[in-house]
Amino acid sequence: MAKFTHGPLLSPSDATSAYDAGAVDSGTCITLPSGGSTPSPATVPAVSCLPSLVCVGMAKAGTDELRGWLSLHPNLSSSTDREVQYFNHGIFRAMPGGVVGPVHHRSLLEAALRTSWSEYAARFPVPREHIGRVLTFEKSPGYARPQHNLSRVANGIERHVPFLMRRLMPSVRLVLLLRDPVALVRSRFVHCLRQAGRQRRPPLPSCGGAVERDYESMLTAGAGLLRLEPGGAAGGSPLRPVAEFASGPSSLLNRVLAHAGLQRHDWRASGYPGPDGSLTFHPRKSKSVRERASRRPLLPGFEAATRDALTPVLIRFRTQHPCLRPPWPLGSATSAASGPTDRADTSPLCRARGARTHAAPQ
Ligand SMILES: Nc1ncnc2c1ncn2[C@@H]1O[C@H](COP(=O)(O)OS(=O)(=O)O)[C@@H](OP(=O)(O)O)[C@H]1O
Repeated sequence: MAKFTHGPLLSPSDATSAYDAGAVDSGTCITLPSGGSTPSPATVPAVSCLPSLVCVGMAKAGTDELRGWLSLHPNLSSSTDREVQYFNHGIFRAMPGGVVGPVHHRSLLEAALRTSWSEYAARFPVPREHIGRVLTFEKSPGYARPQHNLSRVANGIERHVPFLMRRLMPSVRLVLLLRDPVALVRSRFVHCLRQAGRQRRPPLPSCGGAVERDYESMLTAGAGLLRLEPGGAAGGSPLRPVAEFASGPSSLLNRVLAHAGLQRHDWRASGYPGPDGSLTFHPRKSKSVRERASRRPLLPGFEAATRDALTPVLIRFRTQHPCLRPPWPLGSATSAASGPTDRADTSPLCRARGARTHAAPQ
């Protein structure tokens, strides 16, 4: 069932008591003063509603593309920011005096959540007449990424993201996009180099370091987050949806919709046809057409070496999630020996889960 935005509308003074009463969840709406912090009788309060769908990563797996596409859907309303980053950054700013160093006490974070959740909700404005007809969403790949920059962010805050999300929005539906690790590693490497060029930080050599650990930690954190979905802990929720944009946006997007409880959508009618007949959500912004056509292929030597380095990670992934169709090839040194891990598990349990995951929306 889709968790649409809904009333009754809370007023800002009700925010904390509603939180204490367990009356806050995905779709909960709150009125907030529009146009500044000093409400006047003439100010019509804007309504903001907590998200029902959150894409938690992986970074560089096409999360922006997903956001662009979903924004075209008539029943979906995106956050105002490209990435909200509340559970791993914003909430930290709400902590009294700030915290530097490891966050040992979850209670501090929960206290900040209790008093600042309406600031998070404020990132999802919804016109009053759309309440009940739309659900809000955001994407923040940082939710599934361990923080490396420890200077301004509470060290270890990412460990608490699943608890905080579940506490605020028990019904939230999560999406973890995955991408072939080799392509993803290159994308992150290029991104890191660009940042290094701009900020002289992180130091250039660190861009190439710890790629396997980096990839695996995003995977593990992402899988950990998905377990907090309703039924996730008991049912051992599989990762979903698992697909790459490169395989065509329509089926991926419809799986995301099904997961959010929405009906299948005719994306062709919403998107723009690209020059080669493929679809894009925006002729200039979408990467479905523009960048894919211009992206240079990976150098074979780089691809082989990176895939070999990441193969142990992939094997662990397949062992931990046997119901998933293994999406990527293993390194040449190990693929022959990998045997059954190369095939998706077709046991009744996995088939049942697959049916639930890929069921056509009503
Ligand atoms: N449709 C489609 N097909 C294939 N690849 C695609 C698609 N859309 C986005 N991308 C690629 O995804 C990379 C950007 O991912 P993100 O938007 O998640 O990046 S970010 O984490 O928000 O910075 C970035 O990868 P690189 O170009 O390799 O850097 C995009 O090109």
